[in-house]
Formats: sequence, C-alpha cells, structure tokens
Amino acid sequence: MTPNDIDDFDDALSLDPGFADRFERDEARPPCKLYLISPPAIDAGFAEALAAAIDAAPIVAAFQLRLKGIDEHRIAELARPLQAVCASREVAFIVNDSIGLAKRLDADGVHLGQEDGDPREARQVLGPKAQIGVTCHDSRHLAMEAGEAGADYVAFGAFYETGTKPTKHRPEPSILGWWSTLFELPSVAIGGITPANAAPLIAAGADFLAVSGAVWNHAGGPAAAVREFAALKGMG
Ligand SMILES: Cc1ncc(COP(=O)(O)OP(=O)(O)O)c(N)n1
Ligand SMILES: Cc1nc(C(=O)O)sc1CCOP(=O)(O)O
Ligand SMILES: [Mg+2]
Repeated sequence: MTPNDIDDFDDALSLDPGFADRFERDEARPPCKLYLISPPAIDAGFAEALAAAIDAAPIVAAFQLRLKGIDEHRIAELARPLQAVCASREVAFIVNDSIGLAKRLDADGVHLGQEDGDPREARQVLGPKAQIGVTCHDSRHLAMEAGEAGADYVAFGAFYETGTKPTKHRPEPSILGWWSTLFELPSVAIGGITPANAAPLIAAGADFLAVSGAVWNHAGGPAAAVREFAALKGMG
C-alpha cells in the first residue's frame, strides 16, 4: 500500500485495526515529532515536569502554553521559566490564542484557532521567523486557506475523545495522508492522542502529534509517557 491509496486508509483501518502498524509512512517525510500542549492549569512547579518530559526522549519539537481563562499578566509570569526550559533544549515555545502575548513574550510562535485572529496579522506582528499554527478541525478547505495565509503548520482534530476540552469535529486519519501527499507544509494531529491510539495518525502522515492529557496525566509520569510515544514506529 502506498500513500496514493490513502483514501482507502480509513476503510482498511476500520476492518483491521492492526493495519496502521503495517502501513509504511512515506519515507521521504521526516519522522513524526511530539508537540506538547500544557495542562489547562499549571503552577510554578510545572517547569520541572516539562523539563523531565522533554529530556525523556529526543522527540519533543514544540511546547504550547495553553492556559484558558487566566489573566495575561499571570500567564506571562508563568511563561518565563517554561520559556527558559524550552530555549535551553531547542524546543519551540508557542503561545496559544494571543498574538499580543506571543509578541510580549518574544515566543517562537503562536497557535491560532479559527476565532483567534488572522495568520497574516500574526506574521506582520511576529515577523518572518515566527511559527504560526492554525486550527483546521476536519476541514481540507480551512487547511488550504491557512496555508495560503502563510501558516507554518495546519492542525487537524480532534481525532479521538478528549477530556481536555469539548470538541465538535472528528476527522479521519486519512486527512493527514491527503494533506501530506499534496503539500509540504507540516500537519499536526490533536485530540485525545495516546501512545495506544497514535499509530494510525503517524502512519497516515502526521508530522506532529499534539498531546496534553496523555503526557501530563500518565500514571508513570510525563517522562514515561514521552518514552512510550518515542517507541512508536515512525516517531523519531
Ligand atoms: C496544535 C493545536 N491545535 C489545535 C488547537 C486548538 O485551538 P483552538 O481551536 O483555538 O482551541 P483552544 O486551544 O484555544 O481551546 C491548539 N490549541 N493547538
Ligand atoms: C487543545 C485541543 N484542541 C483540539 C482540537 O480538536 O482542535 S483537541 C485539544 C485537546 C488536546 O488535549 P489532549 O491531548 O488532552 O486531548
Ligand atoms: Mg484558541
């Protein structure tokens, strides 16, 4: 089976859940990396957990500070030590939702939902080196729009049930294969991803797995979770 057969991917997967383990990810594409999303609430001690997660295996490419309903001044205070942890490990530090906060913190980038602002404005404010990500739910159209608007990655989700936030959209893994066969721009898969259910997303062509709960709530701690992700075929 080749990526050209990607439209059959979801059918094959539903008939045979072991199919993803045998499917060959497009070898021309770099291995899939982990994109850590912060827990919804953190305290000052979180820097240690973040460092442990990143140090567990060389697969963490990015960290997103996602703190909902918290005053931006407090987020800025919490961000500083986390930014230092990321910078010393060459992990991109991405701010969720706010172009202004990303600018204020001199973050490596910003993640924008469909209601969070325009990627073109983010580019103007943050400059050419900023990593700008856009939520595209289950929509090929939104992803192409984001690409045209200058996004650095497109995020599809939620692939699975998640307790981290209410979600309305449920893409099939094949959207990742469709995207990767047509476009160079990286894709991010998000939503309820765990080491146990990630295989189809990696096989289909996700460039990054964005994960929160499965890392921070892992019974063995965040480092154990990252090691489990690192052991999956196609991660690296
Ligand atoms: C990598 C990544 N993908 C999607 C989202 C979701 O963004 P959004 O739709 O704006 O929802 P909130 O996260 O703001 O609740 C994300 N944050 N990161
Ligand atoms: C922040 C977020 N956005 C989603 C989307 O579908 O756009 S799903 C999601 C939650 C990600 O956390 P977890 O790994 O715990 O499910
Ligand atoms: Mg948002």
